[in-house]
Amino acid sequence: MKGTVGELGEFGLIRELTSRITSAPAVRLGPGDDAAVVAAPDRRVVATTDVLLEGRHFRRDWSTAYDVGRKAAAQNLADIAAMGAVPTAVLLGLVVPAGLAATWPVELMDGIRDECQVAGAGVAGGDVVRGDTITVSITALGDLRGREPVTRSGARPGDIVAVAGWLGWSAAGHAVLSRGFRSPRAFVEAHRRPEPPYAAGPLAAHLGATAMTDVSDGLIADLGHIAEAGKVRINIRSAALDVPAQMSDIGSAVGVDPLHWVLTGGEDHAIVATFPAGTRLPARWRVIGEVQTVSTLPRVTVDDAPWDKAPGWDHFTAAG
Ligand SMILES: Nc1ncnc2c1ncn2[C@@H]1O[C@H](COP(=O)(O)OP(=O)(O)O)[C@@H](O)[C@H]1O
Ligand SMILES: Cc1ncc(C[n+]2csc(CCOP(=O)(O)OP(=O)(O)O)c2C)c(N)n1
Ligand SMILES: [Mg+2]
Ligand SMILES: [Mg+2]
Ligand SMILES: [Mg+2]
Repeated sequence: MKGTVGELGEFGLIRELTSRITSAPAVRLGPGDDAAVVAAPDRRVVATTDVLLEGRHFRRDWSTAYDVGRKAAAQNLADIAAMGAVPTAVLLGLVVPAGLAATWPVELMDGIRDECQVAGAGVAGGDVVRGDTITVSITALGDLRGREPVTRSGARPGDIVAVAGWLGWSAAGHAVLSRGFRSPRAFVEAHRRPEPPYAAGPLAAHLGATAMTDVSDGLIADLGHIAEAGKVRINIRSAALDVPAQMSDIGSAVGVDPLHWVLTGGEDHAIVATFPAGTRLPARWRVIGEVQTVSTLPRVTVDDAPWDKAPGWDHFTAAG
């Protein structure tokens, strides 16, 4: 496809975007009308939204438009899974400059469509607006299939803490890219295209998870929300965390303790949950700690000691 977004015009762009999407079971009426119609068999709708901004969430010299689409969808779909729900549909709000090559939003849409397909959802609609900074705003919907949502607030002292998915990979990839490198590829790819374990969310709900969240900001930060909401304390056992040898190699090369990436790196969208002690968990879940009663210690400890560095990403602090 030749030309810019400006040359296509608003409705030309919408036509190009919507021609790329494929059908999905829950999307009964998709793009083309004033609103979409999405099936909600449970009669309750799970809804979430996350905004991604060029320069803050992605860089065009680090990630292709397709990668950004996969990541923007994944970030939202993971939030649906982290409630114990099954993703059904997403809506895309897109801000782009007129001079942007038209291939960029079109490839972004291909990425969103493909990530949605992985999670079983479809694109139901969206909006396009001209603006100076590329902004990708996604709203995702999901269905609880008759189960209660797993909130952040149900953790009880004695529960175990377990994680499914990757931790620290995206942060290690980000460290590599920030220093101008493009390899090791596995970590750079993990940063460009996270792979949330979507099915682990509803499965955890089925297995009786007491609290759950996805790790978007960092394990310590996100477990902090669970500890706060449940009025409990959480201890992470660092020996239980997986620090791959190649991650250690990157750490040595750039002078960072790789455990730091595993404990505080976000954007892998692993799913972390608490379960009653004795719950039998499938192999993809790794037990990494336990829930305790509040004491004078901080909400989240690592090996029973306070963590005095930043717990993860915060958009309004120096780390962010
Ligand atoms: N601008 C906002 N208006 C209303 N609710 C918000 C806003 N920003 C964040 N929230 C809510 O605060 C909670 C925490 O947000 P956030 O940290 O972004 O969650 P997540 O990491 O799962 O995306 C969510 O329930 C979210 O809906
Ligand atoms: C160019 C660039 N700089 C820094 C980062 C790192 N980063 C950006 S946002 C973020 C945390 C997750 O994003 P947020 O908007 O907080 O999503 P949410 O927690 O709401 O899901 C991280 C680790 C990045 N991905 N790209
Ligand atoms: Mg958010
Ligand atoms: Mg979340
Ligand atoms: Mg965040």
